[in-house]
Amino acid sequence: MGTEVVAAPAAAAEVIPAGGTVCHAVLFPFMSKGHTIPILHLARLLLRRQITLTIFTTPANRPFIAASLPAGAAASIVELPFPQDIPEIPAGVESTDKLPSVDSHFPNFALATERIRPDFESALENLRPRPSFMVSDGFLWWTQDSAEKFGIPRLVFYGMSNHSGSVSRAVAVDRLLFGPESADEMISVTQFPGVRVCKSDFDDWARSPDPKGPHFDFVMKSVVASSRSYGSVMNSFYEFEPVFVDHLNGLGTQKYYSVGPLCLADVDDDNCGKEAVLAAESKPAWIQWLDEKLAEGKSVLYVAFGSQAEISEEQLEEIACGLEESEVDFLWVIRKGGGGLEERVKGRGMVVGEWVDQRGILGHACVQGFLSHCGWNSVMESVCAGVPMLAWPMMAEQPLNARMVAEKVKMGIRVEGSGRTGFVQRGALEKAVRKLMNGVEGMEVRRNAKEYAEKARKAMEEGSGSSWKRLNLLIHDLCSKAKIEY
Ligand SMILES: O=c1ccn([C@@H]2O[C@H](COP(=O)(O)OP(=O)(O)O[C@H]3O[C@H](CO)[C@@H](O)[C@H](O)[C@H]3O)[C@@H](O)[C@H]2O)c(=O)[nH]1
Repeated sequence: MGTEVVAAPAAAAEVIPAGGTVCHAVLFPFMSKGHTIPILHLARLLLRRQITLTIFTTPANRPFIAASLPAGAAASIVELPFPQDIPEIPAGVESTDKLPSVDSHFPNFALATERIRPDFESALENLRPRPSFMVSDGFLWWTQDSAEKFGIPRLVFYGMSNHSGSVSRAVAVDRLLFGPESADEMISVTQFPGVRVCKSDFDDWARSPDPKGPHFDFVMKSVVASSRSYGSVMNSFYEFEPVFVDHLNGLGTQKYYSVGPLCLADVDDDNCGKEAVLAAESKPAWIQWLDEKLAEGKSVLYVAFGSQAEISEEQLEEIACGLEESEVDFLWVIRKGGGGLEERVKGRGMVVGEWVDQRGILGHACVQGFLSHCGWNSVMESVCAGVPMLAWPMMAEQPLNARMVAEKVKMGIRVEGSGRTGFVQRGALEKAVRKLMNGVEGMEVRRNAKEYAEKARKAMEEGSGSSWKRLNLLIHDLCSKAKIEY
């Protein structure tokens, strides 16, 4: 276990609550990029409010976290050893994007994190000033036991929407998934008039009347621990999903704080989310390529499926053909596979196999569409950039996010045939791309995306924004609590 002090906490003008102690928050992100990135954005917001932070992580994840914090931040990073000898997980893998297969290995990986608990608790015990509250990922369910042991209020962070949380809960409580025979039959969600889902929107364990297995065990541990927590932090904003924000708060069980879009936390510090003003020679090749497209007066479709999607070689080939046949210029970020595609699509498209600054790309003036798996961060980042989406969900809660994007807020178009188990034909992709980039429907969803971008900006506005006020409330609620009884 090691502590790296990024900057002495005392360097900040500290928040001194009524009780006279410094407001000190503990953050513990899950070891997955899609979960860590938004918590680091939350860290920026808390630092700006003069909250002292201690961020827990594991050795291989520390560099990413350290690099994401603003220079001179009043934050300490504490490294805890990652468990060794996890069945089927290669040594040295400490992040889900490095797993050979997220589908097969996720439960073992996630369940093993409980072995971090003893080290976490020794560190918590010695932490000074005493933490006022903890924000830990919902997937680190065992941190609830640690929080209870030390009387620290815990806020859960899943990084998902109020919509997916509300709808998943409603279909489970009302047992809506056990009626239909077919996976694609539409089901009305009785608690939310107008909302319809189908069985294939949900994971296998949720569709079984008698679920079992490691994935289900893991989900149950997370859900039960979350139900005992003080509340939840949501990466969303009221104006985007008011019905669902009100629903969760109306349950009266916990407090839900929608304090996002968290990606906007970067804007003031380092110009992220806007087109970066960089000298040409320091720009990555793909930004230079976008600049060229802009100069030629072209619009570009950005294609990316998050940090962990698994796509078969056959499907990658079909995507390449669909994109080529659409005759639209595209920038495609691929995580795994796709050998030889760079050469194939040269001219019209660019394929990148590296980690990119996604928010920078979405903020580039020539990017006019985003073909996405609808991970919630990608949805929020697209909203903030005012870029409409082509929704192609693949796993987890992404099918629900795709419904939100295409059916509820209407800032995107669903790719026909896409889904948890679907295979998208090149013709369906070509049609969807043309619709978004050149069609009337595309104009409509583009207009909606731009309206939501403005609402998102307003939600985060200092003093008046709904998310700004909600974060104030969170700090007010938790920085004045000396200790809570669980
Ligand atoms: O080269 C890259 C690739 C990704 N990203 C960023 O990585 C994050 C990816 O997050 P997301 O779009 O949510 O995708 P996943 O990584 O797939 O997210 C997981 O976590 C999300 C939040 O819980 C869930 O909504 C998803 O279903 C789940 O797959 C985003 O901030 C991207 O901007 C980059 O900056 N550069």
